[in-house]
Amino acid sequence: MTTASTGSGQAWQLAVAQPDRLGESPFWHPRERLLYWVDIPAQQVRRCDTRGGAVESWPMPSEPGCIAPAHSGGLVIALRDGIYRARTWGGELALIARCDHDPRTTRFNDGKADPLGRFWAGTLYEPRDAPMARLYSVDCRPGNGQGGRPLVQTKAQDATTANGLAWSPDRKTMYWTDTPSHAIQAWDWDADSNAMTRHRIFKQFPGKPAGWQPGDGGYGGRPDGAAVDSQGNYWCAMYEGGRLLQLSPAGELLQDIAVPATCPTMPCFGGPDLRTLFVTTARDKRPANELERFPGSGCVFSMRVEVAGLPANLFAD
Ligand SMILES: O=C1O[C@H](CS(=O)(=O)O)[C@@H](O)[C@H](O)[C@H]1O
Repeated sequence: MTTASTGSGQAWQLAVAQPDRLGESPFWHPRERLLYWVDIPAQQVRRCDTRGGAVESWPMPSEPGCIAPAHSGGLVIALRDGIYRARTWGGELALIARCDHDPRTTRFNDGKADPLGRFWAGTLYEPRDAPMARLYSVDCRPGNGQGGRPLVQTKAQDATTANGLAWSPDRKTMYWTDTPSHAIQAWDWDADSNAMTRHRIFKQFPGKPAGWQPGDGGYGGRPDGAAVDSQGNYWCAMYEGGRLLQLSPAGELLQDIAVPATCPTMPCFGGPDLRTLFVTTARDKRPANELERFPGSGCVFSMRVEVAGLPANLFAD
């Protein structure tokens, strides 16, 4: 591992030196002790033993927006046109469910399993000129009231770029973001009924200044992927802000950590003690002067943190 300087005294390590075009959806596999993530435009699911192992890449037939580990082994994977199940690494992809989006204009983006094993995936409306993205939950549990057939529900809508999905340790609060709104939303969540109530803005960030260009100062970025630690703090990647924020359950800023890439996309907690924080980043479409300044853009970075994270939830079917 190589230490990457942020100029802020934070000790990031280069956890995976091979850059992604757009890394997303990292999780630490609790049984396999491997880091998994996706490179969306490269249409790859990747995994790696971050103690120096080689990166394994699994080509997908379309863009994988997000993935989660499954209780009975393998993965659930949101591809462009639907949610798929793979029982083994590199194995057959079986369609579980389609949602109601148009895959010509819309792909999946951020998602993960909830604490009871439903898979949640949000979409990204690629023209980015109308609020056509949604958030879905897909329940394939044998006791789902549908005889185990997938129960697909639209849980939020009127968005452009679904992101930031996470649950509090007591399973009573759910977080979600529509990235361009610069707002992190929260709901009271009932795990058993899957009901979301008391919708509120958990944290609002200032928008992008008019005419802002990468390299200009004065912009802190917009909320992207997130993870929650065991004390209920919400860790949020700030896309185009080059930083990762730790917010208390009340929304107070606890830490503002510079990342050695302008576009961090999503953090996750891993390592055997869940005290290593990994973050995926983006390289695609970034200007040359930014890539000169942050040559590791697109790589996965890691740092040790004080408070352990929550383990990845497992998809149940
Ligand atoms: O494609 C993506 O881009 C967005 C950033 S934005 O839509 O340009 O604001 C990022 O948040 C998202 O996670 C990623 O998949």
